[in-house]
Amino acid sequence: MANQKQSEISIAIRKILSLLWLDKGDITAIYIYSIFAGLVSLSLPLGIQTIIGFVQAGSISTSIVVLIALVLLGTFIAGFLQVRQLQLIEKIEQKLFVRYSIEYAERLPLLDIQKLNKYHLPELVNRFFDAPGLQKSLHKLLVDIPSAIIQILFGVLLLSFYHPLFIAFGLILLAIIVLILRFTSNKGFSTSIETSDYKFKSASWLEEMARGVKTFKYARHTTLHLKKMDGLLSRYLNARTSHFGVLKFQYWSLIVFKVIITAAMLILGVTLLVDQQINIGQFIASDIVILLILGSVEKMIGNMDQVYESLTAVEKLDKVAKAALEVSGTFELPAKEEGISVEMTDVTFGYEENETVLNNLNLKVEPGEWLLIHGSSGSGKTSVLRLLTGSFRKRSGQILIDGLPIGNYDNVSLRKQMGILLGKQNIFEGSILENITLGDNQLDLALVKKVCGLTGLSEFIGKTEDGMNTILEPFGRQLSSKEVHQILLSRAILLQNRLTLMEEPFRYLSEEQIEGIVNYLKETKTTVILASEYMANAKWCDKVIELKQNA
Ligand SMILES: Nc1ncnc2c1ncn2[C@@H]1O[C@H](COP(=O)(O)OP(=O)(O)OP(=O)(O)O)[C@@H](O)[C@H]1O
Repeated sequence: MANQKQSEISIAIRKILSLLWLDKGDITAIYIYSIFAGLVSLSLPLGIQTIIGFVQAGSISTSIVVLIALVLLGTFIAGFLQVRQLQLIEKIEQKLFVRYSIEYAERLPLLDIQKLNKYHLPELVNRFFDAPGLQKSLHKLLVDIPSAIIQILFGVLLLSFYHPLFIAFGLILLAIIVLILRFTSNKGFSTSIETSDYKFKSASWLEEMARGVKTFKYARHTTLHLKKMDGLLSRYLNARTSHFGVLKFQYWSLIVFKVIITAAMLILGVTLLVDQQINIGQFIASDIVILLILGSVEKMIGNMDQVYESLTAVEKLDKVAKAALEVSGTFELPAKEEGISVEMTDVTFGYEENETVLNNLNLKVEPGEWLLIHGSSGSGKTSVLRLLTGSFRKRSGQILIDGLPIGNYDNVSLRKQMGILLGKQNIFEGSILENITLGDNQLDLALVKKVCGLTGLSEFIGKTEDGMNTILEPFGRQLSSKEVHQILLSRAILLQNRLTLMEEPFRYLSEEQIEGIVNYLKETKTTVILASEYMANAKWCDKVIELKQNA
């Protein structure tokens, strides 16, 4: 278990390092600035030591003025270097946000939905909100902690010049820091992950409530929403308290450590001073350096929560950024003005390991033919259509498209030749035109209008003020079910497709409208696979297959 936790944290560290590696140029510059800032900040104790030396020797002269000016210049340069660091960090933060945004946008449509079937994608995407958190802790991660480490190293190095005994101080200091981190980091990381898990679960429940707000509004006397929230909150608070326990232990170790080191240094410094092994100037300077070192150690330990947060954030962001993409073949399905043939042989498929939705299914459709898949709700009609989109690959049996296994085709080229209308597709926030054409500006507007006429959507468009440019709300909230269906149907039949997969396409339409659409599709010569509960649709089709529930 300890080893497993160890590997989890080392994997997370590797992930964050490879993320930072992308900005190695900027990060190197930050560290060069850190080294210079660390060196320059030492000008303060060294300058003071020399000034005291001058004062003690009674030689107040212009050289003191020069020295003071040098100390001030050192302080200014250290500040200047810090501003440069800030600029670079800002640049990296911006790039980080852009990188995750693009990665999420690019990957979402390519995700393997069969592997992610158990997840609710909109909820999974909440992990994106860890990107701003990661941005915020970048400063600590890239500047505060490394400069603290550099200051500790330089400080110990400088002290060793005063007396070799200070070298022992340096080594003890490093050993204690390493021990504190070694004994606490695994627990710190696992409790941080657990806290974050419950954070997302709580957010997810709130979203679920918001989605179904009417259910909770109309259900009188229910306290289920609060009970669920309460359960999640108590688990969140337990995880968070246990995480804080780790941080508290680190802070306590720091306090004890500070007391011991301060005592040891004062005793050592005073003894060396009394034995005249160091002078008063060196004594004061060494104390300033020790204070600087202690300050840096404090900064380092105090920022550990940010380290855990960043490691956790990268881990969570990767739930989408590194989620499995669907596998694709390489063969391009050629674009032709004719339908494609589809053949399924002994196809057995289920969403879960031990579940069978389709059992030894066989079907064959020739180019341009129309097939009706008829069956009651739950018999697996949608599942057949889903398999033909190439999205669900884990199944047994063979699916041939134009004589070649479906897995051999490049997914994009395959879907380019398909018109797809599945029941669970949605309207997205955007104009009616965007929802139909999916942003394809090359499309002939006259064709879009013709298709809207066929599906009956033009009637609705005619009533709107902005016509095709009317902005639709998420899920098409302001639309009736019929209007949503008409938009999705227009989207599915708009282009010249070689295969058209449609689930209950003629719902809400008049006989005349159905006839118009059937004739339009027949002209395009597309092969059509139509899934429906209604046998009446058989009259448009050449073949019918019957699906039985759990056949
Ligand atoms: N994403 C999924 N994950 C797990 N099980 C699923 C999923 N989608 C469908 N199922 C299950 O597969 C079976 C077949 O569902 P499918 O949607 O293919 O049937 P259908 O005939 O199209 O039903 P309907 O006409 O109501 O849409 C059902 O028992 C359903 O519970």
